[in-house]
Amino acid sequence: MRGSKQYPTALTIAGSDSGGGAGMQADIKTMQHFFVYSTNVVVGLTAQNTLGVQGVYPTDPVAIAAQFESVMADFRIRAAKTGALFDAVRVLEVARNVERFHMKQLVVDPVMVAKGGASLLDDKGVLAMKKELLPKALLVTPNIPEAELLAGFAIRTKADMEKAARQIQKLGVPNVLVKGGHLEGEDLLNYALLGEESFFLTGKKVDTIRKHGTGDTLSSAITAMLAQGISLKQAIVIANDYMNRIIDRPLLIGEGHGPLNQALWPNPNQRLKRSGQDFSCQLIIGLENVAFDRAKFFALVEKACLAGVTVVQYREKGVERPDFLEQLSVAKALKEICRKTKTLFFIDDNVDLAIASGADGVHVGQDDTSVQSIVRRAPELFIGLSVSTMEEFEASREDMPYLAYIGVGPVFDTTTKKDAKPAIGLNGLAVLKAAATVPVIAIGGINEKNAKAVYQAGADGVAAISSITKSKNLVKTIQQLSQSQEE
Ligand SMILES: Cc1ncc(COP(=O)(O)OP(=O)(O)O)c(N)n1
Ligand SMILES: Cc1ncsc1CCOP(=O)(O)O
Ligand SMILES: [Mg+2]
Repeated sequence: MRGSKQYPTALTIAGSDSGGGAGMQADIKTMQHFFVYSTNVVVGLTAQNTLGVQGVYPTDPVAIAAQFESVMADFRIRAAKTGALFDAVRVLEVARNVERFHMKQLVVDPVMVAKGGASLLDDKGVLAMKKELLPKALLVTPNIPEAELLAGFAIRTKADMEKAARQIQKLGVPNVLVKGGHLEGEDLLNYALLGEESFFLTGKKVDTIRKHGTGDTLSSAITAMLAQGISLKQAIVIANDYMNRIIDRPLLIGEGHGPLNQALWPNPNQRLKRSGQDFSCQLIIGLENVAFDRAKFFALVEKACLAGVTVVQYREKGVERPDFLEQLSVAKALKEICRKTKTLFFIDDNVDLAIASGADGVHVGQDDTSVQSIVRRAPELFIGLSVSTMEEFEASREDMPYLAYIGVGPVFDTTTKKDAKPAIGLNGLAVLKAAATVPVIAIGGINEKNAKAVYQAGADGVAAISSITKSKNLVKTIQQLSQSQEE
């Protein structure tokens, strides 16, 4: 019982696809993939395969209500989503239960037509959805034909998508994600209208019919992340990125509209790449460290990579730090530089950003996201953990097998980190090195002059902000910070 209350749990209210590619089956696979437990209210059965829908069998409303009752009596549902609801009777029954159980985080995927053309919501069902269900939802995720029906006009352009989203918002749903996959053109654009804020997201257009269950997968990924406590905006950005990664690598199953492979990313096998990685010379940097001068920022990072830093860690602190989307675009650009120069790329603190940007790893402090929850959510990420004292080391002992390294410090006084703990000195570093079973990366006030002593105290590597960002001779500084200089 306790476990069910703690593990993030969501509910999918949808139709079953006997072919396993779309509907509730896609929802369950996606949620599982995002480490969210999925409960289910089956609103109807479809006899279906990749070639089409051979039969539709809506569930008795009494059975729908009974399933809600059972689920809500036992589980703490943090977010829910709807899929195929078939007709007005089922839409109204679902809306009644959503109201009854005060479901606030509801994502409505207004499924109307299956990939092969079969109707999954009749006309009265559309009306009932507009009137009774959408006003109770947090987000609705129509594709173009669905958005046209909800908004009441044809959509041909980006401007039409924006207009349609605003029109749909007037139905009482505060957030709208219009999926642009059905529009003509080389690029696929999705449009998010979140309250007053809006933005386009780029999708990947693929020329294949093997993408059955795309809408279910996207809306389930968003729902799963809401259940994890992630904000709606971040959930949408990450889910969009997830779709772009899996959309062109479907499972080769069936003769027709084949299914996606929801389990494709993240790929746990990447963990195997861990052995032999070099975490030893780390540049930690954010825009604030270069007075928000972007040109300088990217030039410095590239030069540092070419000069021999082995890890770049993107770290934004302070009140002026950019919002998530801007950090994401900076992170993606940094990742490109790192790929080009064969440098590892880490993100400080923000696991969502690390996942969305495709970083190699994330560095967390003692009070940040726990190591275990990162392992559950993003098993492909390398993890670095800050350790300042033996007490912190003892408290983190069980996490050690999951870590790429520990960041130990501050070794010396530093003014760069406002909330830094007291300096532990070279002795403190040596004590922690003696206990450590993973590489020790020293941090805090490390520069060209003291690096040698830091290595002599046992450090396997160093991480630095100011001595690199303020260096007058970057190549020389990095040479002096690198252990190879000692050998
Ligand atoms: C390599 C490395 N070591 C330590 C830190 C500090 O991380 P944290 O304790 O989470 O403090 P903030 O960086 O969030 O201020 C680090 N980032 N990298
Ligand atoms: C992020 C961090 N964590 C411990 S000390 C520190 C700041 C390191 O900056 P600098 O290298 O300029 O002392
Ligand atoms: Mg931190």
